[in-house]
Amino acid sequence: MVLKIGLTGGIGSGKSTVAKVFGTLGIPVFDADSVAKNIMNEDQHLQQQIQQTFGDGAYSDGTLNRKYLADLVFNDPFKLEQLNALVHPATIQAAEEWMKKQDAPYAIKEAALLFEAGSAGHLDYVIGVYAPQALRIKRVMDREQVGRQDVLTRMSRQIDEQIKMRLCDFIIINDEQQMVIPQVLKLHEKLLDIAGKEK
Ligand SMILES: CC(C)(COP(=O)(O)OP(=O)(O)OC[C@H]1O[C@@H](n2cnc3c(N)ncnc32)[C@H](O)[C@@H]1O)[C@@H](O)C(=O)NCCC(=O)NCCS
Ligand SMILES: Nc1ncnc2c1ncn2[C@@H]1O[C@H](COP(=O)(O)OP(=O)(O)OP(=O)(O)O)[C@@H](O)[C@H]1O
Repeated sequence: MVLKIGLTGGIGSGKSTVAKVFGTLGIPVFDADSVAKNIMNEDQHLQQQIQQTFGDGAYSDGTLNRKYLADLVFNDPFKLEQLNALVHPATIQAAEEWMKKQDAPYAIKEAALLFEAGSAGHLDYVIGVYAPQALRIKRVMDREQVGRQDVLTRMSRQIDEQIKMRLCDFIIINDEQQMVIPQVLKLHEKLLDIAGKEK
């Protein structure tokens, strides 16, 4: 069976950027944020549940209204829990099924909320991507044209970054001081080695 690796980090840490580097090395990557959105757009039953819980405005013309939903859930912890309870089980199951189909020494599940959603237990090792908070805020503000307060609110719904990193087996520092590609290459060699020994 494929060695299952998690890749996590708080908002703006650079998970997707790091995941792309692993992708260029031929490692399959499951992008949980995107899959969660696909499921929310395509699963009719889930769509109904989301509309019943958050109102018809959650979808426009059958497509998830991300801004509407983000404004609701990130400003109300109870609503966020309701959304997580609807979306996370299906996303975790999709990742499990995807992992079973992978034919590579190891495969990566990239997800912001591995620990928060309780899915880290399904994985063999977890890589954390670390960047200082000020840089993470700046990156997200530049990428999405959102305000600082919106980023801080979203951050406050995730576990503290220092604690998250302590829960990880490996850390990649993405602080724009240390080079990322050599760190990924080194870890790639290590994971190939572990995968070889576990066969
Ligand atoms: C509310 C939604 C529609 C907003 O969409 P939007 O395009 O603005 O954000 P996107 O999904 O790309 O997430 C960007 C970042 O926000 C943070 N974030 C997203 N969902 C959550 C959450 N449930 N709790 C805490 N932080 C979150 C993560 O750092 C994530 O990487 C969307 O985030 C969502 O459906 N979230 C619930 C499902 C979920 O938990 N997805 C993420 C991992 S499976
Ligand atoms: N080392 C880097 N140098 C310059 N820009 C970077 C670096 N790493 C990430 N970025 C930029 O910062 C932004 C956030 O990175 P990325 O989307 O990879 O983070 P993420 O952790 O996946 O974020 P989110 O949790 O919000 O989805 C992107 O615009 C990306 O291009």
